[in-house]
Order: sequence, then C-alpha cells, then structure tokens
Amino acid sequence: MTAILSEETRMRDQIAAVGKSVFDRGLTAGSTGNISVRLGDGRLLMTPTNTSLGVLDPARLSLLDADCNHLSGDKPTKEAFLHGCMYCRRAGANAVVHLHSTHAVAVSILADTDPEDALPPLTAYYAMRVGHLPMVPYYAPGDDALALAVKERAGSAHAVLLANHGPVVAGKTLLDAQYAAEELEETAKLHLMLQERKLNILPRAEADRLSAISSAG
Ligand SMILES: O=C(CO)COP(=O)(O)O
Ligand SMILES: [Zn+2]
Repeated sequence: MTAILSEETRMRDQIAAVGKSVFDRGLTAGSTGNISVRLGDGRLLMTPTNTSLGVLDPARLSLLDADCNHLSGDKPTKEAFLHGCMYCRRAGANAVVHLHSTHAVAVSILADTDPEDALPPLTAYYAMRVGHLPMVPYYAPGDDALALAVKERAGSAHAVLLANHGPVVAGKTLLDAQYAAEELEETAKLHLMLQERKLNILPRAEADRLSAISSAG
C-alpha cells in the first residue's frame, strides 16, 4: 500500500532535495542562501539560519505562521522577513529561493549594472523564467530595510537582485523558483562572458511576450 504523505512532509523533503542539489553544484557555498515554501494553509517552511543548504534535515526546518512568527523547528533564516515580504506582494508565489550564486553576485557588484533591470534578455529561457530583474541597494543581510526594499520591487518582479549580495527569486512552485534562480545565474555568467562583445539580444517585444506567457511566480 502506498502511504499518502502530507503536503508539509512532501515540502520538507523537497526543500532538502533542492538545497542539496544547488549546494552540490556550487550554486551557493558555505552556509549561504535560504529556501522557503508557503503551504496551502499559509504557514511557511524555511531553512534554518547558519545551515548549509547541502545538509538540511527535513525534520528540523523552521515552521512559521503567515506573519513570520516562529512556530517550531530550528531558528529560521535571518532573511525570514524578506521571504515574508515576497509572499506578501506575490499572491501566486508558493516558494522563494535565495542564493549567493557567483556570477549573479558579480553582476550585483558591477558599478554599471542598471538597478532598473540588471540583466539583458540574452536568451528565450531567461525571458521565460526571469523576465525582469530590478536590483535593490546594499543593506546588510537580515536587515529589515533589505526586506522592505525587496517588498517595494516584488509587486512587479518575481526576481530581485540584492546589491553586493545575490538573487532572490519567487516561483509558483519550489521547482519554478529553483529553475528561475538557475536561469538567472546562467544568464549572469553569459553576460559576464560577453562583456566587450557586440550582442544580438532578444528584441524587447519578444522578451516581454515570452515573459507574459510563462508560468513564473
Ligand atoms: O544568505 C544568507 C543571508 O543573506 C544566509 O543567512 P541564513 O543562514 O540566516 O539563512
Ligand atoms: Zn544571502
């Protein structure tokens, strides 16, 4: 007989699997990055603070209510309020992934990065999965001001770049958020590889069309 797992149990396992996958591929190092999922009843599962995403224990993930009050599990990520701000602005988002992926971090450091849109639409998949990437000014990790800056941008973008820090991406599902964060990193890498070269980027109208028909959260 097949056991029917609860949504919470499945999501705990999925957060640990996604964390291990991104950590093992070098998409975030040390104890950086954090992941959250919004359950059907509005409660939030988050990765604990100061924990490597590569070794998450599903049973020890932090459980918070819809207002980000800690209910059980280990102490939540210091970016809990930032994740909460994403959910508050994006009704269709059920997962948020924050990474310190190297190339996206590099773009967040470049002096000529456009804070209105940090990466050009180089490929169709970037347009489909990310679309538009505003960058918020630098604030320390875990600072409420960082979360509030993201909140200001999150109404019109599901992916936001934190200056001198890294990307935060919301998705309808955890896999959507993961795939978008990975596409963002690959595009940042291409962007850096192609600096100084003449580019054929996607026409804005095509990028907007792809972005509008995609299922991004
Ligand atoms: O990336 C991080 C902060 O921005 C990691 O912090 P936490 O260990 O508290 O999740
Ligand atoms: Zn961080």
